[in-house]
Amino acid sequence: MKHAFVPPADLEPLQRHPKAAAPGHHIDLHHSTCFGCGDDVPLGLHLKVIAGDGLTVSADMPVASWMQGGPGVIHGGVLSAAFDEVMGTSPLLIGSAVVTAHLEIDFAEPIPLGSTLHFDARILGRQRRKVYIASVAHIGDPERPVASAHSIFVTIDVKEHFAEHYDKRVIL
Ligand SMILES: CCCCCCCCCCCCCCCC(=O)SCCNC(=O)CCNC(=O)[C@H](O)C(C)(C)COP(=O)(O)OP(=O)(O)OC[C@H]1O[C@@H](n2cnc3c(N)ncnc32)[C@H](O)[C@@H]1OP(=O)(O)O
Repeated sequence: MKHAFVPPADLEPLQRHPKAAAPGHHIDLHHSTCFGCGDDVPLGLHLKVIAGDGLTVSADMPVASWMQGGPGVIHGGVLSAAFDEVMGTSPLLIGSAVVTAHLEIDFAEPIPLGSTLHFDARILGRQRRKVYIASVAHIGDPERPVASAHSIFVTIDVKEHFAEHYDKRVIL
């Protein structure tokens, strides 16, 4: 993949949290009306992120017709949202809640409607509150990624971070 993102060389390695979801298990939803993972939203990605070994996660996403951008292919923004969700969920493996600070995507091939995207993501390490994460997606051949992503997520205190907006949350 062609990309310019270079993580810092001095990233602090991270350990899996003792209470993290076991490999092969679904990482719990962060809330049921989230566009990325919520079960209760009629139109959402409904992603189920699965814990892998070490600091890895994975997810599958059928590319539905409502995700169309160019004719017959996925919209780049929908793909970006899926990467955001998969990568943003992974720090729960280290017991941290995060928000996206920086997200960059390389789109390598058009992704047809009707295909199933498989995402793999890996936490690379931490620098202070910044958690660096990389992800790739393929549609059948792991040796042939159709897109990849790099991101910086920043750890937050959930209550403090959402305090100002919590009253405006949507409950279905
Ligand atoms: C209700 C229940 C909820 C439960 C929750 C649990 C979550 C579990 C699952 C989540 C799954 C979600 C998956 C989707 C995730 C989203 O989509 S989150 C939504 C989109 N993102 C946002 O809304 C974030 C908006 N931005 C912000 O709120 C603030 O800018 C931030 C990111 C919190 C940082 O602000 P801050 O706390 O004041 O910290 P600050 O000192 O500015 O930055 C900290 C470090 O990050 C760096 N940094 C900040 N911004 C950037 C940037 N853009 N680029 C590079 N570095 C940056 C700073 O340089 C600094 O680095 P160092 O100085 O340590 O080197």
